[in-house]
Amino acid sequence: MFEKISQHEQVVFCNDPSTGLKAIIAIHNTTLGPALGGCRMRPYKSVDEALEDVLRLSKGMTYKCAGADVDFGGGKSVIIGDPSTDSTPELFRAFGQFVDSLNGRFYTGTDMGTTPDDFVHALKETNCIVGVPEEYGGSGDSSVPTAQGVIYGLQATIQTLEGTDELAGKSYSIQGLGKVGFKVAEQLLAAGAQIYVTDINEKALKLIQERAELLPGNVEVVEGNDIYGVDADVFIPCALGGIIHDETIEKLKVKAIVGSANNQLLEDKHGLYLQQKGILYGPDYIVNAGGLIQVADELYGPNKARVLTKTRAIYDSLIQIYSESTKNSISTMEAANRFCEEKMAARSKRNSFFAHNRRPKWQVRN
Ligand SMILES: NC(=O)C1=CN([C@@H]2O[C@H](COP(=O)(O)OP(=O)(O)OC[C@H]3O[C@@H](n4cnc5c(N)ncnc54)[C@H](O)[C@@H]3O)[C@@H](O)[C@H]2O)C=CC1
Ligand SMILES: O=C(O)CCC(=O)C(=O)O
Repeated sequence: MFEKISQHEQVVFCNDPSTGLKAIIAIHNTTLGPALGGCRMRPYKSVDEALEDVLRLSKGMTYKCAGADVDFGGGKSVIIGDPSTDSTPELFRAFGQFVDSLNGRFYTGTDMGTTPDDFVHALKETNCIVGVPEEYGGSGDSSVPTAQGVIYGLQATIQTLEGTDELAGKSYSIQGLGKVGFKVAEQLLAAGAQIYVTDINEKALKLIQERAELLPGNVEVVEGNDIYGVDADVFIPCALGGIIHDETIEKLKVKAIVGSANNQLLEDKHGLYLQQKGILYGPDYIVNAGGLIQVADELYGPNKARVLTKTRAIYDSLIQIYSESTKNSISTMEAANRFCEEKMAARSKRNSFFAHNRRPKWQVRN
């Protein structure tokens, strides 16, 4: 076990038989501040699968926080369960108690399979919750800035490829029409783009077709894994991670990949394979930082305009990372890792006195 978690500071297994809660909280690195990261709920097939997911996701958060210039470290949590049948107020209150037991070392909110309302229940047990609805003092749904960040990422990518920020007149294949993917799809349709979409949720597919009837763009539904072979300009993964691997790279016909899904590359080497195939990859933890930027910004009280301005930095970061990748002949993922590690090294000097026992000065709740 210690070998598995060797890169992490702390991993907490949470068990509450009366509510059925089985959760894992992973704190990767708190050099820049207390750990921050959402909570994913999935019917994981095994505890090992859940552990592997939370370890990868929390490490990604350390890089995401450094890249987005927020004063938090990397953490994440997973709940083993089916969101459609196992999400109960009691389960989220029990989860909140475990979060509180970490005494400010870990802040959490929504991710795949959980909603802001779930965390209203957790909030009864701990102040270490972010992204609750505005009527509860939070900044609301973090998928709004995440989707906006994906749009900025698409513009930076098209700028790098073609010297224009124009999203119209291009085609996009989107995997996953959930909280983030649906909003990205709507914006692309509003820009008049051609989109190809897939989701395991029939309702989401029907809904986007209805939206397309009212917007200038066009939508075509694609079956499951056929999304990888679509002849579009950009592939936008907005569902699960680990989907870029030998087999899918073989099928891809796109010029670029830019999406919100965390940990899109199955292994680091796949970033290199994409580069060798001439596909420009927008590193996920740079592209999808909008939600993190919003929840971290709750420190100053909710303010949507400020969050959108900060989210715009994703555009500039990506342009810089693409340029460093070309200059140094390294993959964009390697360039993004260096970009974040340099920021972390510089800021860790400033934060070296951080005592880990003081909570940030949240103005939302105290
Ligand atoms: N919500 C946020 O603000 C952020 C989300 N992300 C990441 O973005 C991704 C999407 O997040 P959300 O939209 O919040 O999640 P969500 O749970 O609202 O949506 C995910 C969608 O993907 C679909 N899906 C699941 N498996 C699929 C498959 N095999 N093929 C096609 N569709 C499939 C689901 O039916 C659902 O519609 C996740 O990887 C998440 O970790 C990253 C940063 C922030
Ligand atoms: O949206 C959140 O609550 C925190 C950010 C996060 O977990 C993520 O960016 O994956």
